[in-house]
Formats: sequence, C-alpha cells, structure tokens
Amino acid sequence: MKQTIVIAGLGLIGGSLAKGMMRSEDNYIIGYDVNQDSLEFARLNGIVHRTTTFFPEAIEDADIVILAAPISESIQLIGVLNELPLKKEMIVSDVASVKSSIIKAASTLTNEKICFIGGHPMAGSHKRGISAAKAHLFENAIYVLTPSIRSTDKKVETLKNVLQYTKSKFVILSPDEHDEMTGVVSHFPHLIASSLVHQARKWEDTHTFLPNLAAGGFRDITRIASSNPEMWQDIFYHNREKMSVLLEEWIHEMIDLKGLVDNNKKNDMILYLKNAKHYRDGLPSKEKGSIASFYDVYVDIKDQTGAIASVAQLLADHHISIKNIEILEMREGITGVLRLSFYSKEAQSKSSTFLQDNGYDTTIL
Ligand SMILES: NC(=O)C1=CN([C@@H]2O[C@H](COP(=O)(O)OP(=O)(O)OC[C@H]3O[C@@H](n4cnc5c(N)ncnc54)[C@H](O)[C@@H]3O)[C@@H](O)[C@H]2O)C=CC1
Ligand SMILES: O=C(O)C(=O)Cc1ccc(O)cc1
Repeated sequence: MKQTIVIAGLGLIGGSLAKGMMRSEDNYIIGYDVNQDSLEFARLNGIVHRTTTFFPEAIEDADIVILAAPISESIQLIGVLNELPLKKEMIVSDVASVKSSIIKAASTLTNEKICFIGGHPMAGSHKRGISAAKAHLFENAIYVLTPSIRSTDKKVETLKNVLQYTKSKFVILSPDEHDEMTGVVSHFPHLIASSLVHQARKWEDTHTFLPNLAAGGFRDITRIASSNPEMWQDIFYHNREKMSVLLEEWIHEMIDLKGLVDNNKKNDMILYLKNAKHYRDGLPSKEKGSIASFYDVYVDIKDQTGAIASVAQLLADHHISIKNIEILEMREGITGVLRLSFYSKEAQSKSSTFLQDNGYDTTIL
C-alpha cells in the first residue's frame, strides 16, 4: 500500500532515513526543512520525491511524519502539529537521541488524529547535514521505539513496516530506560572525550611538542569529540538529569582511581584494568549496534608514494570492498599502520590472507 511519509529535518539522520526508505516503491517521501540548500541537495540527488519549506503543506496528505530536526526543534514541531487541522489519522515519530522530553511533549497532544511513537536509530556519525546521509547508515543498528500513551501495537507494527527498509533492528524501551542506557554508553562518553581533549590542549601550553605524540590511543578515545557541538549540547540539555548523576558517579570513580595511583596499589590497579578489559572485550562488538564497530584488519605499510593505493588495489582486484580506511600511525620515512574496516567477517579474513600472501604484515584484533 502506498504511504506518504514526511521527513521534517532533512539532515544527516533525516536524509539517511529518506535514502533507506526510498528503497521501497510503496513509499512516497516528502522532505521538509527550514534550510533551502538541504532541500535543493535532496531534490538534485533524488533523495526524496518532493520538498517544501512549508510544514502545513508538507503534512497535508501524510500517513507518517518523522521529526528529524534537532531535539528542541522536534519538540516545537510536536506543538505545531497539534494545532494543525489534519485531514486524516497519522503516525508521528521522531529520531531524537533523548526520549523523555519528546514523550513528555507528545503526552500533551490533544489532536485525536495523531498517534505518537518515539524513535531513535542508534547509529550516526560525527558529520552533519544531508550531504553526509547514507542509505546504509542504520543497517544492523538498533532502532529504539518508545510508544506513547497515544499509540497502539498495530500502529507500532505499521511504523516498523515502513522503517524496515533502513534494515535496522527494532527494540521497544521506555523513555527512561532509553535515556539512562544511552546516557551511559553514548552521551556520557562524549563529555569525557571532550574533557580529555581539553586536558591535552591545556598541557600543550607546557609542552608544545605534545600534539605530535597524540597517537592511536588518544585519537581513538577522542574521535567522538569531533561531532556536531550544537547537537550534543541539545542532547546533554535534554538528558541533563542522567548526565548529572553519571558525572557525580564518575567523579567518585576518579577519586578511587587516584587512590590506586597515589598509593601504588599494584594488584588493585591490575584488577581494575583486567576487569575493564574483560567487560570491553565481551561487548557485542562484531555487530553494528549502539556501539558501532566493524571487521578491522591492521596492515603495516611503508611510508612511500602509492602505499595505500597498492593495498586498496589488491583488495579491489579480489572484489573486496572496504568500508573505511584510516591511517593510524605514519612516521616519516619509516612505516605506518592502516586500519581497514570491512562489512563482514569473511571479507576481513580474506583480505588479511590476500595481503599476507602479497608480503604485508597484518593483524586482526
Ligand atoms: N548525528 C547523529 O549521529 C545522530 C543524531 N540523532 C538525532 O537526530 C536528530 C538530527 O540530527 P542530525 O541529522 O545529525 O542533524 P543535522 O544537523 O545533520 O540535521 C538537522 C536538520 O534539521 C533541520 N532543521 C533545523 N530546525 C528545523 C525545523 N524547525 N524544522 C525543520 N527542519 C529543521 C536543519 O536544517 C538540518 O537540515 C537530532 O535530534 C539528534 O539527536 C539520532 C541518532 C544519531
Ligand atoms: O555511538 C555514538 O555515540 C555516536 O557517536 C553515534 C550516535 C550519535 C548520536 C546518537 O543519538 C546515536 C548514535
């Protein structure tokens, strides 16, 4: 059955959803955004069927509306929707990284034609805007749904059917459970990553050479500090109660850790690190989920012209596509390490074998 789907906010997430849902001929997709350039990009690249900057016109014939603007803007749009005269019933969902404030806004809806179901596709990127949108962004990722009092199981199934083209895995959670868990594994790590970067920046005043020593570990743990600051401020604001509890807990943990360092508690420190390693190693890291991870191969390469191209060409010759390629360490004139990420375990192991057969040193961690 043909469905008219409106995506309000055609940025990284809205654009990726649109691209995923365009896979079905049953979906007629309208893009709404306040930014003309995003809409033009979407039109030129066939990401949606139609675009508009006028919200009432966008939702006129909608069966499903997905709010994909920044959290505070999506909350406002819920209020706007409530005031609009609607011709027919519609499912309204969102993609916001925090669910309690969205569901709170939805609970004030009085328009009987609206069935609200909160949503959060748990995958993203440090980039923003529609030009970074990818059809496969949510493949195998967890997609949390938080039904409100204004939804039914049948409507949840309808929404899942439409969203199935994103190829994500649906999980139903309460808003509070969602905000607590994402607080721990997604939001709080962003705060810490930013604070580590600040610490390094301050120490650079003492040691100007310091940035040159910022190798793989520092870059890995602070990668997420390069994300969209306005979006993360909005997330921290809406999840501020959980953030405050987590910060309090973290401060205590750091004080305990300082005790281990100051008093040279060797065995306690080893145990602390062992326990962390054990838990980290046991995370479901080979599937894309709330912690995105891929099948990686580390390759030692020489610092010489064409070194990366040779590795890429070798894999291309064997029809293996690389999901991501990153230079982890490159010391001038010596060697470096490339991290190649693949979509499957099979591609990972084949690549490693082909590379080794061609004289490269590879490691799979
Ligand atoms: N970036 C990420 O990794 C993830 C973000 N999210 C959530 O997705 C939402 C959007 O984030 P992104 O797509 O990353 O941001 P983005 O900055 O790439 O896109 C936001 C879009 O919303 C538009 N917009 C702003 N105010 C609007 C309004 N009043 N009406 C219509 N459009 C409006 C902007 O022009 C922009 O095109 C946020 O609520 C965020 O919490 C969820 C999962 C992952
Ligand atoms: O895993 C992370 O924390 C990311 O950086 C990607 C991301 C960002 C925001 C979300 O709401 C969900 C996923």
